[in-house]
Amino acid sequence: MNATNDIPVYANYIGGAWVAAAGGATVPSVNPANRSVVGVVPASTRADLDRAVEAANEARRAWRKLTGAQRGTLLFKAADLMERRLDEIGETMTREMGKTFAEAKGETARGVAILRYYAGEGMRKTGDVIPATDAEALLYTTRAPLGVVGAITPWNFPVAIPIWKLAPALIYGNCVVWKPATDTAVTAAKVMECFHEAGFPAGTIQMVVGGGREIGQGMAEHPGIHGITFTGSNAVGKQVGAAAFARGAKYQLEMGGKNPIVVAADADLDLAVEATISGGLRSTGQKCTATSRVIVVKDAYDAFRAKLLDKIATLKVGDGMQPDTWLGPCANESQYDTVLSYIRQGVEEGAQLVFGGTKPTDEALKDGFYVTPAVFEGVTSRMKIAQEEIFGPVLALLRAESLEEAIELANDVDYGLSASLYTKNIGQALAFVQEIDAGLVRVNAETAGVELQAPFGGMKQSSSHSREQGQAAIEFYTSVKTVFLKP
Ligand SMILES: NC(=O)C1=CN([C@@H]2O[C@H](COP(=O)(O)OP(=O)(O)OC[C@H]3O[C@@H](n4cnc5c(N)ncnc54)[C@H](OP(=O)(O)O)[C@@H]3O)[C@@H](O)[C@H]2O)C=CC1
Ligand SMILES: O=C(O)CCC(=O)C(=O)O
Repeated sequence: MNATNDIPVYANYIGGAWVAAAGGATVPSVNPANRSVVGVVPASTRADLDRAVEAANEARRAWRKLTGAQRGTLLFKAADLMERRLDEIGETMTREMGKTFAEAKGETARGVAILRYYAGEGMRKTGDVIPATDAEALLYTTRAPLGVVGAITPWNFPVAIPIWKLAPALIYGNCVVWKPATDTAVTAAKVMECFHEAGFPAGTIQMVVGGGREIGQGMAEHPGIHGITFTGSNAVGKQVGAAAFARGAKYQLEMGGKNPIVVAADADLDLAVEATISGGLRSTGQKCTATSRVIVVKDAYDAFRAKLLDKIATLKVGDGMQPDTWLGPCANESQYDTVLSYIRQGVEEGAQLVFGGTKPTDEALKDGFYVTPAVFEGVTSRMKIAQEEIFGPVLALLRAESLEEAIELANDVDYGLSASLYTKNIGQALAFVQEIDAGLVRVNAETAGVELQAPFGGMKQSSSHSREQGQAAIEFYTSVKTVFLKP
């Protein structure tokens, strides 16, 4: 990192060294709370990507030859380094994408835990012994790394998502080329510094910062990259998947959600309100697992609505670095415009905006991408605000005649990432688990909140049907070899 006029300048990380983009171009990373510049980051080109892919391919044979335990030692070191820099990395995240400092520190701590989890995976079994038809033969499975993995990551979880891709890729013997979201490239550089200081061999992991079309698409098309893991929008994910498929590379896509919370007539309404607010509005609604549709069975509707509106009115919107802020700004201007445009569309479609959805009047917030949390009611399933991922602090209330109808409404979208039910009835809970189209089903818990040791991924259009995290990650980052061995 260098500094020009006190604004820090960051570089790519290729072949174990920090290097500026070959063309020298840079872009500012902007604080969404006030539009100040947090740092200047590279605007790389395909020449930079080629260098990174070459470095990874040069390193990969030596890296795969290490034992899992040796690779794990380095991941443990990176975890310790990141833990020591928790506050600094958390603050950078808040300044780059707006989530509150408490949430940002929590996410960084989660990154540390993920690193330690996968460091331990280096000591666990990677195959099975299977009875062979020949009594003298040994029939078993083992796993081979893919080679070079390309990771394309978004800005909404700038530490946790990259780490839940990088850590399993590395522990199972792959080298990595990582393209972080440009919006959070300063946070990414700090994560990368932890890997650098941990002493990973040169070429094991590279970070190339640049635009999605240039570097992201370039990675999907690059013959030197053997597997691509992506988290982001559906439109881009499908392009990435198509490009990888066209050249026979493995790919994994985690994309959007339109996640419902269903409130049954017998639900504990205080808990359901808390879960709706936390699941829907934390991180300013910018989680793929965020609650976006609130489907309430009619007998509970009025009481739930009243409690929800009371509670939402207490949430303080502001700069995520202020200790009393509950809801930070949208992460960038384009996201802000998208959210405001969905709020306008909701009104035009005939839903009633019963709370928020406006720019705050506080003079101190005038330069930031702030919007007050919005609640719509009278929403029907065909409306855009009930179908499309908004990725902002917008809740759509739908009223259902029965739990059966609530589940039908919950399933009436193209997505299937996460879903939650509030009920005290075990029978209803089991029926929900069985009927709901979602990769992550939560009963009496909010829609967001992923456990790092469990598989995570969606059904329908939310993913490429693969799973990340936990032991499930091994399925993407390795290929199974079936071995028949006879003396
Ligand atoms: N599932 C999730 O967790 C996320 C969902 N989203 C959804 O996507 C919407 C738009 O957000 P946005 O940031 O634009 O999401 P994108 O899908 O555009 O960005 C995600 C990542 O993909 C990169 N990228 C962008 N274009 C391409 C491309 N053509 N080929 C390969 N990679 C590319 C981005 O790079 P760069 O940023 O440098 O352009 C970033 O690293 C949000 O409103 C939300 O609905 C967004 C983020 C996360
Ligand atoms: O809910 C979470 O903790 C993770 C959400 C997530 O993966 C995402 O928003 O991309």
